[in-house]
Amino acid sequence: MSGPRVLVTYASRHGATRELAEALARDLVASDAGREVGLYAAAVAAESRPDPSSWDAVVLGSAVYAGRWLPAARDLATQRAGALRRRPVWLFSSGPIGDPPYPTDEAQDAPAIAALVAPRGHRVFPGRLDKALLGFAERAVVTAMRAPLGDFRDWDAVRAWAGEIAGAVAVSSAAAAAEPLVTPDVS
Ligand SMILES: Cc1cc2nc3c(=O)[nH]c(=O)nc-3n(C[C@H](O)[C@H](O)[C@H](O)COP(=O)(O)O)c2cc1C
Repeated sequence: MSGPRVLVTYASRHGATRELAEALARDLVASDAGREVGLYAAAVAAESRPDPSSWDAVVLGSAVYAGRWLPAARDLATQRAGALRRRPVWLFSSGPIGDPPYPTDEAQDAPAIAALVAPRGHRVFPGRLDKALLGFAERAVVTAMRAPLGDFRDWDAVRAWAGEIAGAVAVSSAAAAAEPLVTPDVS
């Protein structure tokens, strides 16, 4: 029998969040719980509008710009809220930069997205700010704000979180032997 399937879907402007999502997918599969249950995971851009209904669990994340999630991740949460609510969902934001990470506020739209999809958790991961990747306007903002440049992503924290999620998905999938993991879609 095949193991649970976990979709890691993300919105990224300059690649840092895409790489976090790819690491999450790899770490979910490689985790102890993931290997035990034969978990399958894939990182898919939210822009390509993946269908959450084809997956047992979903991790949805976005880079944060000017205090908000990117439209592709917001739209996926809004348009597929019903399907997301019926399966285990986790959210992550990739934003704060510097050491200690700044800003400390979570994305303005995170509470509304959480209210829509009822996630089991929301993690904020430090991101990356590489001036060479930014457009002209972004570079001006970053310079004006004297934002710290660099790659602040914490791969150990990503791996640890993937292990937690894989453990929870494994528990849900064991329970699904008696009861479906996903609440049936109603037409
Ligand atoms: C113009 C600009 C505005 C930003 N605004 C925020 C913000 O409001 N809050 C935040 O946490 N991070 C902010 N960031 C940091 C990015 O979210 C961070 O660098 C992220 O890792 C980028 O992800 P991406 O490469 O996937 O687009 C901003 C970055 C830029 C360049």
